[in-house]
Amino acid sequence: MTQKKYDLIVIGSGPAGFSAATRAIDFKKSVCIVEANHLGGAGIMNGALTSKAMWELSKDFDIASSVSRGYRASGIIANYKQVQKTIVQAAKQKQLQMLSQIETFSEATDTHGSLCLKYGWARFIDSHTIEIKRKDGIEQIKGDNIIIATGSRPREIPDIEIDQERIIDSEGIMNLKEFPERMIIIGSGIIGCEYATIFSNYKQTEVHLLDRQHKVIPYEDDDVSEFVSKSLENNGVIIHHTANLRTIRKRSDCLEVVLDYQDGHSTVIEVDVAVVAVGRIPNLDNMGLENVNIQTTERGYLDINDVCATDNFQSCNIFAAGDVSGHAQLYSVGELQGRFIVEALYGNQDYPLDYSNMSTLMFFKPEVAAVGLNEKACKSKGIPYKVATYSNSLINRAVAMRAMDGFVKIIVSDDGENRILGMRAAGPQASTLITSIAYQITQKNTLKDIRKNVHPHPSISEGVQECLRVFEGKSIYKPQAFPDLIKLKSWKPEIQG
Ligand SMILES: Cc1cc2nc3c(=O)[nH]c(=O)nc-3n(C[C@H](O)[C@H](O)[C@H](O)COP(=O)(O)OP(=O)(O)OC[C@H]3O[C@@H](n4cnc5c(N)ncnc54)[C@H](O)[C@@H]3O)c2cc1C
Ligand SMILES: NC(=O)c1ccc[n+]([C@@H]2O[C@H](COP(=O)([O-])OP(=O)(O)OC[C@H]3O[C@@H](n4cnc5c(N)ncnc54)[C@H](O)[C@@H]3O)[C@@H](O)[C@H]2O)c1
Repeated sequence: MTQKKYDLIVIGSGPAGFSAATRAIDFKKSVCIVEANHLGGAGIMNGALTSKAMWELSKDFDIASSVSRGYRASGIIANYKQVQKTIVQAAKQKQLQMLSQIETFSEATDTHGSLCLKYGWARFIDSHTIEIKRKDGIEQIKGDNIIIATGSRPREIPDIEIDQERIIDSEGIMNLKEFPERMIIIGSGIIGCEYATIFSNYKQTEVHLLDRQHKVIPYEDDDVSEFVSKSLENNGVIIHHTANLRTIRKRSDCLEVVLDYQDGHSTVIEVDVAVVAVGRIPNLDNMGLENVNIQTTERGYLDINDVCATDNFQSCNIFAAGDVSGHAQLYSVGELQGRFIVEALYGNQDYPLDYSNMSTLMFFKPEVAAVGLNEKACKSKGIPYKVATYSNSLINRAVAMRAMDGFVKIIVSDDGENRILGMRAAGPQASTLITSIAYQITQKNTLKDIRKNVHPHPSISEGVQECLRVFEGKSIYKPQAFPDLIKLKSWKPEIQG
């Protein structure tokens, strides 16, 4: 069997794999991407792009059907098939852009390297050989370096069979034939809360959300969780706090869901569709990792070091990026790692990988964004901090938009330096706002460094400016006058003694 040889083989065409592959052509390398399923991975299909397309469409529908904005649209209906068609168009458009780039670089030239895409299941034969299995046969290719960017898939709940028709996970959303009349979402993390927002925005579905911990998005601070819970409930979502799923019984005309609550009582509800969203697990099965002696961590992720290598950088040729790496499962983290590996291999990588400024955007109603440390993280690390919260109700642009639900919450160190440690923002444009503070975190800036920044008026970003001014007692509106809308507090670890 002849084996074509590449400088770099990338397994998986999601954000991690594709970004690594495209960065490698900048270094004139020959790259082969192997993809088992959808081009673009969960970054495009059944994931980030499709869910965001659906969120945007549902938001438009929600606004169009609202009655508080000086107009009233009549006869407005949403058709699931049409919504799906638009989402598929969005995904296809991105895939065609990816393919166009791959085709453009199919031949190497003097100025750049080459890209080749092979469909099939990749498996290690040895540390330089990959077997690609397809329905029509098997091929082997060789690579000097190999990046594992195989992503993740939905975690299952024991004894609950996902049929992708009535009991689905995020991969089954596109299989639905119509808006279900009743739906339960199991798991109140980001995916659960995003789909609860989307389906409640369309107002065609009675949405139940199972929250086993009394806290949606449980890794965030209590005030953020409570804000999201309240927003979901205001949008019509029925949240079952402290409920555990006992079983789902399939009846001919419905699903019977049995919920056990922490206080000992149980409830049975009827729904048409159940969506399981209880986290994601890495895609590492049947990849021949045993043939290259690669270890996984206790949680099942690849054991990589601070340059994403599976062993000592000098002697290692196998790297990992994206959801398989055990870091935050975010599009931008995959891209950061994929590009970093390639720059470390072929360029002059002179800065370490830094995850501290990675923002998470949560597509709820309103949107929520997070970057850096929150109060919980500061407390667990024993970092003294001050935290200021400033409500969007006081921001003219939000008032003008008639969209005052939301806030800016900033954390700075309480060590005399006032270093910017993190921000949480909720409200319109929160996803755009967050990058300004992410930048301050990257620069390790303090309140003093950013005091001179002036934010334009009228902008939602004035909330950031005012929130920062609260720390120094300089905000235009004062906490004394608006104690519910402007807050400042501090925390220090207790001194043991
Ligand atoms: C519903 C949903 C919404 C999301 N929304 C957001 C969001 O708004 N923002 C955000 O930052 N993140 C979001 N994410 C997370 C984001 O999609 C992932 O973090 C990101 O896609 C991970 O990229 P990756 O390249 O590591 O893996 P993936 O995107 O999962 O791609 C991995 C690819 O590898 C392929 N593969 C697996 N095994 C093999 C093999 N053996 N051989 C060949 N190919 C293989 C897979 O088919 C897949 O195409 C969302 C995820 C989901 C599920
Ligand atoms: N906008 C975004 O950035 C975005 C959007 C979607 C997904 N993602 C990524 O995808 C990943 C996966 O999302 P996710 O929401 O599936 O996971 P998650 O880890 O965010 O949330 C999982 C939730 O399920 C709950 N849970 C776990 N087991 C359960 C059980 N047996 N019964 C009931 N509840 C249970 C957990 O308590 C948690 O609340 C996230 O980590 C996130 O990084 C990001």
